[in-house]
Amino acid sequence: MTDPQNGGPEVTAEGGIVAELQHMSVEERAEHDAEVAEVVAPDRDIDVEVGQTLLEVDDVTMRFGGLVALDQISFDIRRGEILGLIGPNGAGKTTCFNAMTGVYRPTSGEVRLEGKALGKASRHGITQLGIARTFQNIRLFAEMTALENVVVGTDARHKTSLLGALVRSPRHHREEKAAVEKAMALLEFVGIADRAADRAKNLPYGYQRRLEIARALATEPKLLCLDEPAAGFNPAEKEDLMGLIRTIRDDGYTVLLIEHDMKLVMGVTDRIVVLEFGKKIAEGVPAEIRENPAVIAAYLGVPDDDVA
Ligand SMILES: Nc1ncnc2c1ncn2[C@@H]1O[C@H](COP(=O)(O)OP(=O)(O)OP(=O)(O)O)[C@@H](O)[C@H]1O
Repeated sequence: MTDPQNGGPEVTAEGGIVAELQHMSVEERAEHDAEVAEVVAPDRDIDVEVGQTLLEVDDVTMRFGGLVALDQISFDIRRGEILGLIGPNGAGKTTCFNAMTGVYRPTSGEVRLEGKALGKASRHGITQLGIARTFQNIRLFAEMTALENVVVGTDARHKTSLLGALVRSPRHHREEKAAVEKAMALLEFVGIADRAADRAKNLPYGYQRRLEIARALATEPKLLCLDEPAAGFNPAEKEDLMGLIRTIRDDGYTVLLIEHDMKLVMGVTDRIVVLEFGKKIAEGVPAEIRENPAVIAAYLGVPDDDVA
């Protein structure tokens, strides 16, 4: 099944591409996945040195009036890893995320991406620099289709001027076409291409979560930040999502994952930073964190569902 327009697989909301994938051999599927990755992020430099420091949180303090939500927090995120940021409710995880993504400016301290301080960059500016995020509470354009939601995400990488867009210059036209192709490839990558034409509000909850991830990936981020992406999922859905997050990492992205389901975090992350009452109480590989007495104490009294 081939789309005569672009020579690629036919992309239909009726699941044409899904049916086609089911009939591919392992080799064909690998080749196809490589092509999808190329469409998804043609400009992404995947020859980065895995393990280099990508982002530094350096002595960050965040106060809200008298409350110290983050108290002199420092940690690094390395290229190509999945870093888990965990801690009991109210530990400061979301505040840390917000300080890294331009929602809050730290009261003191600094966040640096590739050595450059984020400083006063706006949220949009931070997306342009290469940090994308999803939210604990899903924030999609409810009336737009899944495909449109992802096309919007690609805007961060468009080069056409406003005037070019208004007069619909050839460059704008080309970018628009490329954006739709890329968005479709991303929907496929996260496993929801069969519902591309459905409005976001009509998608099942699990699809909405994946759609948020596709939209974040559309900005071609150097760092993808996921805020409790498995919230509200049953165990099987959580397992599926962790598989997707691993695939994203294997595809060359760096991922920061906030999650308070310990089991989930242990199974998917390369390293973990643990917060409690705004302080960093531990940092290490999952096996170390699991045995860490301060972490065990911090999680005492947390419902079994979150710890088991
Ligand atoms: N905008 C704000 N104004 C005042 N206090 C805030 C604000 N945002 C967060 N806080 C407080 O900062 C502390 C850390 O909250 P935060 O949401 O970062 O924790 P969390 O680890 O993400 O928790 P959860 O797992 O429940 O989402 C809490 O005491 C919270 O009430």
